[in-house]
Amino acid sequence: MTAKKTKQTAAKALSKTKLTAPTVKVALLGFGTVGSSVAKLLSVQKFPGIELTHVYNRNVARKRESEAAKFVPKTAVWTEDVNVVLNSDVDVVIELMGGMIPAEGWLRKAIASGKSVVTANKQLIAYKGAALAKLAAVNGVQLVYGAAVAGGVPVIPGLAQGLGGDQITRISGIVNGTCNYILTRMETGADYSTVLADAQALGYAESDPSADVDGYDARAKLCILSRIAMHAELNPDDVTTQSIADVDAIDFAYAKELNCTIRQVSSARVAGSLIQARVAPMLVPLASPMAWSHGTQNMVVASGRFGGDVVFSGHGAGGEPTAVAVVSDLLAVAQGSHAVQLPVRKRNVTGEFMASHYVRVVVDDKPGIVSAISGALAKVGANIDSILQRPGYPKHRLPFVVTTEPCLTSTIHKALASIAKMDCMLEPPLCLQMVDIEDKG
Ligand SMILES: NC(=O)C1=CN([C@@H]2O[C@H](COP(=O)(O)OP(=O)(O)OC[C@H]3O[C@@H](n4cnc5c(N)ncnc54)[C@H](OP(=O)(O)O)[C@@H]3O)[C@@H](O)[C@H]2O)C=CC1
Ligand SMILES: N[C@@H](CC=O)C(=O)O
Repeated sequence: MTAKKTKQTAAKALSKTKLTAPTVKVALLGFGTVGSSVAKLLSVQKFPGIELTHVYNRNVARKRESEAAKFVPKTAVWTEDVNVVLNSDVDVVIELMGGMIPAEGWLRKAIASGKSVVTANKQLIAYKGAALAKLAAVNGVQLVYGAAVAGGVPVIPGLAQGLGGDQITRISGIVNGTCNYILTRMETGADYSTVLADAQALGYAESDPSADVDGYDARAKLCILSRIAMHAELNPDDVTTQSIADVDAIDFAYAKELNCTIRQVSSARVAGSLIQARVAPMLVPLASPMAWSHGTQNMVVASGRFGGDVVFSGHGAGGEPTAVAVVSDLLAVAQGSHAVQLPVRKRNVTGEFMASHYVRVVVDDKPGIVSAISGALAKVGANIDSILQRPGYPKHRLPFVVTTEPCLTSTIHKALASIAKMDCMLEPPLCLQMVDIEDKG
């Protein structure tokens, strides 16, 4: 499309919003944790010129009878036929169902029929955001997704509008509220499965919580942030992830001895023509702001070449915090404001980091184990920094820890492969990257 045509299309979209649609009609696709909270915020705050006209959900009768239904205007249409929404005169479709299918197809139809889209769907935006944004531009409508990263923390508009003038070289931090909730409760002795169940009941977790604990949710968010902040389009499947499910209570005890705690850290940084990116539970120093993020709090540090570090922090999950981001996007669309867009290019990803590592093994104790482990590390050129062994564990199931001086991820993995094969090992060794306080991951 020519620049002139783009300008005309944008002007048309703006005039449509401002002149021919004094009331912006809004449809919700999905009336779950976030969808019902959006209805609540719209009902409680009564923003002028915004009208919720449609609510779509499968088996909609259940939703209509729910407590949250009282926030939906009496005049609104409840439907379980999405075409009622897609063929209606709504101006903005808010998608809060999640998942790739059928969301992608329905949003394409909505955009093609001239409706702007607000979504919190990180998987969809991580994988298809660039294509959907192109489609929205061609159709002269908007696609906004401020709630897709860090829930109620305005990191997406902050990076796009607030830091668009800098050259961001690194993004790192905590972007999954469920994992942070689980890890910070484990820190004070709670059990993994109990806290995961609590996170689900409180509406923080994804419908399949393995998306949270195995790192796929954070990976999608990291890719979205990389696109906006570093103008780097990454394939989410290329970003390595490590589950938090293997972190045990004993790891918090050992981490504490090292003046650290454990957080799921997401990190992406420019490394020449590549982007170094990874999502994993890591040891973070107690003095790091990441260690101070508790519960569903998220924290993102953007490091700029000209402006230095900027920190975004707040609640990254939960119905109401997320609904704040959705409603803020809706208001921006309704008022015709446009996000800063800069050219993006595809970048390859590497999972190689130079870092110290924490390796926890559980062994059936016998003489020579420490020497065998140090031998495996020495063979790949990894230097031991410390060995920790807490008293009081049975010798037939003894957990102990070795930490290394900085080495490459691939180097430590080579050593782990041979350590895992030792016949004294009762379970696969757990290896966690250690965040340097100076380095922020
Ligand atoms: N919860 C949170 O803290 C945050 C969530 N998000 C994102 O917001 C979106 C919504 O999340 P959340 O509200 O928590 O999820 P919920 O599961 O609570 O709500 C999703 C709603 O959409 C409905 N739905 C899902 N798929 C379909 C479908 N194919 N057809 C019809 N209805 C469907 C569900 O119906 P049913 O009840 O039958 O399952 C449910 O009512 C997701 O993309 C999520 O990743 C983003 C930031 C934070
Ligand atoms: N499941 C997600 C919800 C918000 O994106 C999380 O826990 O962060």
